[in-house]
Amino acid sequence: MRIGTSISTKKLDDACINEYKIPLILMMENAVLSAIKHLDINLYNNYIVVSGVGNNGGDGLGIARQLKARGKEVKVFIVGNIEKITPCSKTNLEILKAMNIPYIIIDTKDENINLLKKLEADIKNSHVLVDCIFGTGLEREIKGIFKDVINVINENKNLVYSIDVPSGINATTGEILGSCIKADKTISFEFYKRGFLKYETKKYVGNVVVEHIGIPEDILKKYDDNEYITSMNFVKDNIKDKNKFSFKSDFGKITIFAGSKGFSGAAFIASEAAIKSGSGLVTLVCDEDIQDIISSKLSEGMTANYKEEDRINKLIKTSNAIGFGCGMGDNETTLERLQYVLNNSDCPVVIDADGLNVLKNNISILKKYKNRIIITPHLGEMSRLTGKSISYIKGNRLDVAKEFAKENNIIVLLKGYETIITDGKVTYINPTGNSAMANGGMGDCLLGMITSFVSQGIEVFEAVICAVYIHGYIGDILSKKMYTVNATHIIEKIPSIMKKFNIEINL
Ligand SMILES: NC(=O)C1=CN([C@@H]2O[C@H](COP(=O)(O)OP(=O)(O)OC[C@H]3O[C@@H](n4cnc5c(N)ncnc54)[C@H](OP(=O)(O)O)[C@@H]3O)[C@@H](O)[C@H]2O)[C@H](O)CC1
Ligand SMILES: [K+]
Repeated sequence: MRIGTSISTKKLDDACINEYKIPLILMMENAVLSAIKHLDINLYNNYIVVSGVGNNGGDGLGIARQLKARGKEVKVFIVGNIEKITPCSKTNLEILKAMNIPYIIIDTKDENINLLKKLEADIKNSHVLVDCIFGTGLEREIKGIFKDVINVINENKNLVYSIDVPSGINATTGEILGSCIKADKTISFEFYKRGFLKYETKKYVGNVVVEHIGIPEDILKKYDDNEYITSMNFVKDNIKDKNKFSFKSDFGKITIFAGSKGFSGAAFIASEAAIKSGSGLVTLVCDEDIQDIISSKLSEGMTANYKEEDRINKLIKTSNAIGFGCGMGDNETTLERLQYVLNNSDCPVVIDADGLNVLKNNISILKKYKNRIIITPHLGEMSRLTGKSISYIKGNRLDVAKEFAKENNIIVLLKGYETIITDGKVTYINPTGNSAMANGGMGDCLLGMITSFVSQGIEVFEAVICAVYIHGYIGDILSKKMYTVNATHIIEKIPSIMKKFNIEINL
């Protein structure tokens, strides 16, 4: 699923009109019919549509007509300076008039207390309010009557469905412009809006559905921002096809550097996750004093300790992928080990936890190994790496991750609600995963899965995207029946869920 901004929406509109001669009113009607599908007309009878005077408002007027045509009770409020109504909205308004659908104009010029009271009363007697005040055209602070209307809706709401965006959000940045509708559902057109990715907008957008409105695919491709939400089909396609042509001898040999005294669990989890994800040969390199404990648990994996220099050297040189960092300690030795691994290997290296901590004052290391490094920071680690505050990163996750990836020629996986995976040019947002998974060991499990997927002959970027998706997908399934989902629960399920994804692992 594509992610887009107000700018992309405008570009698409212009291209449809100018290059394909598709009139805007036609796209508006497509938008209207797409929205109708999600208004739960089988469940409810009384609707209120609150429109602005832009094209988002025009969508609303069309929706009111289509609801009426389906036998629903509909009341329409139009808020704004009616003299400024856009041509397509005007066309829809003329049809409403002809169909005798009641509408009330809450004009910016008038004294509107009574009309606000009327709106409040009508909301109380309705089932669903359809919010079409502002869409992608909103970029400045909301004041006056618009703010009053939004407050009346939020204070008296039963069910609110927002069209394209909840009125009050800047679709591009996610900024709340003074006041904003709190939607139960947002029916968005063509793109998942970039602004919805901001944490602060979650309480306004409700459930988001994205609907196509008939924009030709080549126009979509031409103005693509290269930002997507990962879909299940993406995962199925990428994993299945690549593995058909892989050979047992070629793929799946990995080395994981993890663990230290008191942190043997991290090493075990990362290695076990890699084994269960299908790597043919997994060797864990760890401190000697925890090697025996882990060996006894890791029945399908091998272990080595740092004294076995020749063996480690050989492992690094012959691995298809290396995972590095979980539970190793934030110290000089870890930094030296990371540099040794990077200097002596030529495969992808996935770096997490202490591997990232030791990089914070040594960022220049990343640039030396073009297109070979994948980092998997959470917000705190990203803050230490970039020197930017957590709150800044939270508000600008996509841009921070993209810039850092581009600058250092690496893949960045920024963890969190809707994890971001980017190589700086193309970006995927992961839709799976949930708060039941927020506990120790989950990151180690993800490192093991990513390292394993990367080792199996899938393109590196795609492998990371698929691993993150499946990791969260398993968590989503388990969380339906479990209050807390731990890494060991995820690991147990990896083989059966991968089977479900039709993955052919020829190892
Ligand atoms: N390709 C598509 O996806 C299509 C989407 N459609 C729908 O169209 C809207 C975008 O419509 P647009 O007319 O560009 O913009 P809006 O309707 O969102 O808003 C413009 C009106 O709002 C006024 N405005 C803006 N900011 C404020 C504010 N802070 N306070 C008060 N009024 C404001 C603006 O007034 P101006 O004074 O700035 O002119 C306009 O009156 C998109 O979201 C979809 O819903 C089409 O249906 C089809 C194609
Ligand atoms: K809206």
